[in-house]
Amino acid sequence: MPTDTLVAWQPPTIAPVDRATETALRARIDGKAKPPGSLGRIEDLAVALGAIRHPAEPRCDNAVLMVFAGDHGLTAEGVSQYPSAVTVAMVMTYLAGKACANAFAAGSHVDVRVIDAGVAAELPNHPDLIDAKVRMGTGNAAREPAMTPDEAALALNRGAELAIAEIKAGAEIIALGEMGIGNTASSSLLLHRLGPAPLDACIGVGAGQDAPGMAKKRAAIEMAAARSAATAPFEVLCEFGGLEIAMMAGAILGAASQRRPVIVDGFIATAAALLAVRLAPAARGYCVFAHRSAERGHDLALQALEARPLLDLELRLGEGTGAILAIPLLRAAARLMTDVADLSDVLAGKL
Ligand SMILES: O=C(O)c1ccc[n+]([C@@H]2O[C@H](COP(=O)([O-])O)[C@@H](O)[C@H]2O)c1
Ligand SMILES: Cc1cc2nc[nH]c2cc1C
Repeated sequence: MPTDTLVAWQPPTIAPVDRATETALRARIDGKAKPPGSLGRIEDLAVALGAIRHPAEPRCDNAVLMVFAGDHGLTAEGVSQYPSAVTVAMVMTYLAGKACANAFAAGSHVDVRVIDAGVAAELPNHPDLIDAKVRMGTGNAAREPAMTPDEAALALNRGAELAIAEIKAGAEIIALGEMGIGNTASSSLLLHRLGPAPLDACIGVGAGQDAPGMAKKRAAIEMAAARSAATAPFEVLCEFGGLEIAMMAGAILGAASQRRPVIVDGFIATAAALLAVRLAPAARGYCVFAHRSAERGHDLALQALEARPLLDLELRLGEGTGAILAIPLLRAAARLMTDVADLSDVLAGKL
């Protein structure tokens, strides 16, 4: 890989979350009309959101789900139970408003954006589809790099630009989702190198691989790992992909640069968060982890990020479904800070 490109790509400037404000935020929450600590982890979430936005008040009413879609050359090795064609078919389903992500989003008043990061098909023009395609799917990482350094930089930058544009248009919180047949294999390789974590412990059934399929998936992932010894985060992305993962990592960096929280979904979104945090450690403070996925390896990814997820519902769908389910919790935490009276006023009969 040409080192000049490595030097050329830089993450956006991210201010570390101001931990010094946390004591004051905790005291403010302790003074609310409730016994101190009685809202448990919602109080921790309120402190985290308050610190992210300080001195502004935390607000999470305007939420946007960004679903990044991309294909993976690794599918040629049989890593997934499903063919790549399911990626484009699901993109069309999001655009028709008929996927699980749409249903959950509608229930929680969350806007959905669908982003073509690298689907291996020409997509029709559609008012709700953002064309950010870098290429028609990644290279087969078992045999060649998933993408060039220029493609990786483009995907990261486009993800950041898209998240920043959403924030400038009024989004107070960004939820991340993805769709990409084969992307759990790519995520396993990212986790293995960036966690780091033992390769076998990073591999799971994905969208539902059977036993013979798991043997193919393991062999392909081992082949990819043997092909490249990369451990530097940008190089690991180039070697193992994917485009939607790169764009999600970019979106995290972009939102963090605007001091806005990002809700991270399951295994693949967490691999993207790991990539973002290894590229720019200050991004970690802006990530809220929605749920513990049933996918093997997700716990290791969460541990690598010292993250405790909000929910544990045995989900393993992706497409941002877990992130959407966590949004009411973030909204409640933000409103605890902004809408709840002080106990001192209650006891003084001021209400
Ligand atoms: O979010 C998760 O934890 C998750 C776990 C397993 C599978 N998925 C979804 O399933 C697809 C990837 O599975 P696979 O087996 O094709 O690698 C991709 O579209 C993901 O959104 C998602
Ligand atoms: C049907 C289907 C829907 C999905 N949504 C996210 N990943 C998916 C994988 C499959 C296979």
